[in-house]
Formats: sequence, C-alpha cells, structure tokens
Amino acid sequence: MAAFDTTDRPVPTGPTGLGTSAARITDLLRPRTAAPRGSRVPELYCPPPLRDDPALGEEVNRRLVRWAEEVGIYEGQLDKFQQADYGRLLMLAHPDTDDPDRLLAAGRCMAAEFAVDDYFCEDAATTGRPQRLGPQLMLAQAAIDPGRMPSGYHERYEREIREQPVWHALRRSVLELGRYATGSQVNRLRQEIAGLFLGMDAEAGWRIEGTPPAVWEYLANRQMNSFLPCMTLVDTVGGYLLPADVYGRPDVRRATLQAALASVLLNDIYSMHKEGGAQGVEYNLPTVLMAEDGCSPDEAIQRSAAIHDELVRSFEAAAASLTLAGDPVLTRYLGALWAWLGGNREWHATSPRYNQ
Ligand SMILES: CC(C)=CCC/C(C)=C(\C)COP(=O)(O)OP(=O)(O)O
Ligand SMILES: [Mg+2]
Repeated sequence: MAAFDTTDRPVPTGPTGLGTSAARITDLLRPRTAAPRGSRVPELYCPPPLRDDPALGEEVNRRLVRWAEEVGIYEGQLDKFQQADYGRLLMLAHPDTDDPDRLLAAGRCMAAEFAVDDYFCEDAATTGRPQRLGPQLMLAQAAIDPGRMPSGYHERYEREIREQPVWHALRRSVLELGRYATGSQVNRLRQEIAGLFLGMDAEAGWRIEGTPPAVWEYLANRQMNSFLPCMTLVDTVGGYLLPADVYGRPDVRRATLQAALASVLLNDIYSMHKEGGAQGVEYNLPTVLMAEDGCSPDEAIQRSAAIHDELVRSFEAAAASLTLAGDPVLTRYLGALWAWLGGNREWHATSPRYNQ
C-alpha cells in the first residue's frame, strides 16, 4: 500500500485517535485483497477494518433502532432494520471515536438516506411509477433545508413533512447533527445529499426512457449516488473540521470522489444478488456492463471488481501524494476515508442486508 506504509514518509497518526502506535497503524491500514466471503463476490483490493468493537456497534444499533421507531421509518420492518446492523457499519467505518452518541449522529443521517433508497427508489423501481421519484426527492431535499414558507402555506408544508416518515427522518437527522457539526459541515452534507438525490433521480429517468445507461453514464451517476453523504461526516464524527476551502480543493475533491465511487461500486458487487442478479430491476455496474458489452455475468463481476480496485489504488496514490504536503488535518481526513472504505467492505461482507 503506497499511501500510508512507506518508511520514508510520515505515517498519519491521526486517523484513529485511538492511541495506537504508528507502527501498529501502518500494519492495520495495509490493504488486503480480501478473501471472498461468498461465492458471488470476487477478491477486492480494499483496506481491512481498523477496529471491530461488537459491543459498541450493538449499542449504536440499539439507539438507532429506537430513533427509527420514534421518527416512524421502517414501521413494521424494524426487525429487518435492526438486523441490517447500521450500528456495526458506523462502528467499523469511524474508528476515530468510541462515543456512541457521535456515531449515532452520523447513523441517523445514514438511516434516513437508506430509507430514501428503500422507500422512494424501491417504489420507483417496482411499482411502475418512476415519475413519482423526482417530486419525492425534491421534497426530501427541502426537508433538510427548511426555510420559512409564506404564512398561508407554512402550516401545511410543515405538517406534510412531519407526517411523511422519510422526510421527517431526514429533517431530524440533519437538525440533530448540528450538535456536533459546524455550519460548513452541515452545509457540505446538504450539498452531498442533493448530489445523491440527483443521481437517484437519473435512474428514474432511465427507467422512464426504458433504456439502460451507457457504462460511462452509469459511473458518472454512481459518483453522485454513492456513500459520499456518509463519508463526508468523517471529520464531524472524529470531532475536527476539514475547512471548506480544503474540502473543495480540486485535488482533494478528486481523491474524495474516487473513494466515494469505490465505496458504492463495492456495494454493486455485494448487492447484485439482492437486486435480482443479472435480470435485476436495479441498475448496478455488472448489469450495465452486460447490457453494453454483452458479457457474461461472471465476466461483468470480474470487470466490476477490476474497476473498483483501480479506484481504490488511485485514491491510495492520491492520498499518499496529498499527505506529503504535511497538513495534519488533511492527512487525518484522508486516513479517515481510507478507514471508512475498510469498514464499509467489512459491513457489506457481513450484514444480513446483503448476506441472506
Ligand atoms: C447511506 C446512503 C448514502 C444511502 C443512499 C443510497 C444507497 C442505499 C446507496 C448509495 C447504496 O447503493 P444501493 O442503492 O444499490 O443500495 P443497496 O444495494 O440496496 O443497499
Ligand atoms: Mg446496491
């Protein structure tokens, strides 16, 4: 691994904040080509999880299920929600805090974003009414960016948002994040969520057209419809601030987007069978490759894995180069993204959401 294990470059001491020695961090952060956990998933180039603390994951999950119940998402499906174990994902992906409340703050946002996918996108894919998705996503974005409606419309607007569980969850999650996030961090989250929704909406457009996207279009879409809204919280959860000017730098943005795209192409590979495999109603990289190139499902999965691996290696190289500048906050942020990728892979490999 080029980014963090060289002996002649500084090893980031920041990504975990766990007091682990630099040598240990170097060892922990070394990426492995993961042994496949199931026959459907090929080896992927990805870091391992930096920590695994099941008790912490369970505690976060317990609190998150309670919150989901309170806001009304996954009503009648809370068992399934609990089993998906987003608490474990948060624990795995954010090794630089062991504060369950901080993890929960990110978890509320994550759960609300998953709910958008599970309710609105799922409906658009399966009920034959994809045209409903755009208005639902627009109102979801409005929910996390509450202005003040003109007096004659304010009450109705607020009631409608409150009574739709997914909109309500989104609003609450972003509001409650404000306890830990600065204004610029909340603003950054809102912008990444807007990108997520734009990506989700494009899928509905392809469904209405009845033609799958070209591979290049799909990749551009997945760069937006990715786990970036979760990954963008690494500094908030870690209790520090990557300044907006640094977050927005073209070289930092490029590295961030490579990691984000890799995170979700990994999802494509792990979730393909849940999404109906080669004949699925969902778009994922293997199915789009098959449609464009006429390759077999096996070949499409292998090629998807190669594309994923290229992105992880590119991120690794970019992070190594950015780290050389010696900015400790940026180094910590890049290490946190790297750790997020490792936690994400471990969760995908083990969560019942993808393994039943
Ligand atoms: C946590 C988050 C940003 C969720 C919103 C979108 C989402 C669920 C993904 C980007 C994951 O990909 P996909 O839509 O394929 O989801 P599943 O495979 O159904 O989990
Ligand atoms: Mg998927």
